[in-house]
Amino acid sequence: MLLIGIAGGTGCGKTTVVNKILNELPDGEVGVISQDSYYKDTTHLSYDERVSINFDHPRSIDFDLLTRHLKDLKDNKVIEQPMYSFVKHNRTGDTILTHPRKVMIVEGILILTNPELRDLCDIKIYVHADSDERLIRRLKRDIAERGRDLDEVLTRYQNTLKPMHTQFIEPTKEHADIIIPNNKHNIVAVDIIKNIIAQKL
Ligand SMILES: Nc1ncnc2c1ncn2[C@@H]1O[C@H](COP(=O)(O)OP(=O)(O)O)[C@@H](O)[C@H]1O
Ligand SMILES: Nc1ccn([C@@H]2O[C@H](COP(=O)(O)O)[C@@H](O)[C@H]2O)c(=O)n1
Repeated sequence: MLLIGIAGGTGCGKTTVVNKILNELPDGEVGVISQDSYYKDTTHLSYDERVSINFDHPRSIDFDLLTRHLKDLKDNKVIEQPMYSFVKHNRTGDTILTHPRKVMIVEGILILTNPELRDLCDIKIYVHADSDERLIRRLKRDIAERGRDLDEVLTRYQNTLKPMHTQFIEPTKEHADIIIPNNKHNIVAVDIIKNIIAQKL
């Protein structure tokens, strides 16, 4: 199995890049694991306590479960990937049966912060977009798709997202094999990754 890790700050376009890669490859050949599915289970907390979690700090992620699942997939085992709700700020309780594929992509803001996870990745990619561009995209997306309003996004941006990005996420660029500039849609970079995957398939 070829494991590709795709990191980069919120709104840089990780999910969009992954979808573009998937769209043009044969159905079912490439699997995706989202770091968001591995936010720690917070069922024991009240809704108000969950809202105040710092979701941009590495400790918010259940890296033990994530790395265990990636190792299982590498060992050709099926896993039950948790499902996550950005509206409830918690796992939904449902899981998606995820089968091992010749190529698996794991994507998320913090995946290159974890040394064990980095070592599991055969190719490490960092998607870069400027912070103003990312904030604009995040505002539009979170209001349209994640049940947020202007005040929620800006408050989270100032209080946790921006400082965590500077402290934990941006520095992981140095671990990347490939950095994709993504202020604009980068068709050439997506084509290069698609070709690497097509060779493996
Ligand atoms: N290169 C790009 N140019 C303009 N908008 C983009 C670009 N890449 C992604 N977007 C948009 O920005 C928003 C966030 O992108 P997304 O792929 O969800 O980012 P991430 O997964 O890194 O948080 C989405 O609404 C997406 O359509
Ligand atoms: N309940 C949550 C959990 C996470 N977030 C934010 O999601 C961002 C990571 O996801 P991307 O798709 O944008 O990479 C991260 O910046 C968290 O702040 C959230 O708002 N609510």
